[in-house]
Amino acid sequence: MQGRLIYLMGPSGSGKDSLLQAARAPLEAHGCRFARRVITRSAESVGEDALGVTPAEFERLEGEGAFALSWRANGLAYGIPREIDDWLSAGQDVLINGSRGHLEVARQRYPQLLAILLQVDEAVLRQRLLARGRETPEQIEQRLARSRELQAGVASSPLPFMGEGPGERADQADTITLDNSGPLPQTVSRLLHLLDEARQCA
Ligand SMILES: Nc1ncnc2c1ncn2[C@@H]1O[C@H](COP(=O)(O)OP(=O)(O)OP(=O)(O)O)[C@@H](O)[C@H]1O
Ligand SMILES: O=P(O)(O)OC[C@H]1O[C@H](OP(=O)(O)O)[C@H](O)[C@@H]1O
Repeated sequence: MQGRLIYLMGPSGSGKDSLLQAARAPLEAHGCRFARRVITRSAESVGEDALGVTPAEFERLEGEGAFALSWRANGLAYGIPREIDDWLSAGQDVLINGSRGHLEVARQRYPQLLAILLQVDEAVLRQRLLARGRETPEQIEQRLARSRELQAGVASSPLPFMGEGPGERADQADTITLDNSGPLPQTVSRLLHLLDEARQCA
């Protein structure tokens, strides 16, 4: 049986990378795989363990079909390596750090995709982004503006309601909202719980 793609998305600074890191060991213990992204960002920059490439290298890789999914946002290009298709074909579930702006394309390619939207209040987001210090204050404001625009799009999507559990809300078919305004360990246990309920990585 084909594995399922679990597509974690949310505003810059909402904690996608922190959550993926913290949940990695327990989920891998249940057979879940994690994709390492390719990003046109220098390898030294703070954050996830991504492969940093130049824009020219990215274009070449993309042209060669090296990516299962790729998108542009925040002045950068992002790629998810094609090897995730081998993992999915082998029946393994795969977690990726996705983009809200690319969700519909990803859904077309992976109709069974489970989307998880991580959310945090804007004031907390700004604080976390400033404290992380990876972007300039101007870039941070641009990221917050992008989040407001994309949030308006997600909120107006007329898809059916699924149900809710503590700290999570299903806004549309196969999109679950997970709040990360509180302590990270709480969000980790909610993620594990909801994946267990959805019978992913179980
Ligand atoms: N629950 C939390 N409580 C306090 N701080 C948190 C929490 N979750 C994440 N953070 C902090 O917030 C900052 C942003 O988190 P992180 O880099 O994981 O976000 P992200 O969604 O991956 O952002 P981006 O999309 O820009 O890479 C980090 O400095 C991280 O340590
Ligand atoms: O705004 P949207 O489309 O959701 O996401 C755009 C991209 O920005 C963030 O990356 P990072 O902050 O550069 O690590 C996300 O991880 C995503 O890949």
